[in-house]
Amino acid sequence: MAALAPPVAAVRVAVRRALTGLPGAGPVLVACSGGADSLALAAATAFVAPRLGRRAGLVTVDHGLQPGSAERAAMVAGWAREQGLDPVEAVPVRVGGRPGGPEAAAREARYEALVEVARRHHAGAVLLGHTRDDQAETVLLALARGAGPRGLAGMPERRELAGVPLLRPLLDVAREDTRKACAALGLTPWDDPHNADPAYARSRVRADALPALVAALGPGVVDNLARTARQLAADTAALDALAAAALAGPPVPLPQPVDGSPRTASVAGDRPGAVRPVRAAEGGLAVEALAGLPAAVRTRVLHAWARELGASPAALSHRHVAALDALVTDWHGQGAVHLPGGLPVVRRDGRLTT
Ligand SMILES: Nc1ncnc2c1ncn2[C@@H]1O[C@H](COP(=O)(O)OP(=O)(O)OP(=O)(O)O)[C@@H](O)[C@H]1O
Repeated sequence: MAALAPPVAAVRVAVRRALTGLPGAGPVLVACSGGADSLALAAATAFVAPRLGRRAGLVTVDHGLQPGSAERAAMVAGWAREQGLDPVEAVPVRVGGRPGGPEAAAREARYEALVEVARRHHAGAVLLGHTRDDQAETVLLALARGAGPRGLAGMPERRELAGVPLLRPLLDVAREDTRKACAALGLTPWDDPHNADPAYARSRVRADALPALVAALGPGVVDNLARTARQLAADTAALDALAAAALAGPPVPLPQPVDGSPRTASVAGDRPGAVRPVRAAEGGLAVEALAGLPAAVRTRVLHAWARELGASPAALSHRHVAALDALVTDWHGQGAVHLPGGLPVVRRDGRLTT
């Protein structure tokens, strides 16, 4: 028997890791464009899932943006059925008439379709083919636009969209290995011309910026960027959990001056590692409790609270959060902070409130 090519093994190991212990009994669905990454992912899933007692299927979305896209989607679906994947769906979507650029519109339409198919089949997860190189590109783009730790944490290995778990099993696998895996398996991937189109910042990072960094700093750069993302994802999750705990705590009474010194607004902040609750009994957030939090936790509390008030996450920028923070830490009687959507937040009687 011929030895298993190492890239094929690497992709299978990554898929096995992602599927082991996955809750639920429904099938896993590979989101497959026909490109090398998601084709290698689909082949590996077709092999691994049944051995773990899981059904595996495939969804390919036809954005209808290029001539021949329907035929390509049909080919991907036909190949998937030959691999024993089931269910298999080729889903045409309408990209036009959505807000934002064509790339964002296509992505939105694609995720809508993936979620719809996954829900209809009670799927345990949708698997996406992003690789370590995609992650490194994401981190570099985030760094360049000053995105902060959340952006530098890159794409998560797992997230939920409308109740559907989205998994990225290949974030530790090099793109080169997905190509090699396809070659070793005799698969011919489709090359999306958009990926090489210099009109897109990601394409320029892929073609120019990342290779220049590798040339200047060595081949470890891609792996290092992806590792930085993992570390920041862990830190960010811990800080988010502290912020959530502060918001989940019992409402606190506002402080009354005792002997001229304000007493603490906290009722549960004295255990090591515990965060002080920040909700004011009168509504809104208690300024003094907020001021007692480390800045990294406080800004997350303010971000989460602003979202709770209805600010859209896409429109909520670090400037809004900094302005809310200034109501706490740099108070000089300034006026309302207007959140996206126009909602004003003011500081009044020791509280941030609407
Ligand atoms: N036409 C498609 N049909 C099904 N799945 C797709 C399609 N295009 C992309 N995908 C899935 O999305 C993954 C990432 O693809 P790509 O990098 O082109 O998308 P992206 O727009 O960067 O995605 P994201 O919004 O998740 O960053 C692919 O590996 C595949 O799993």
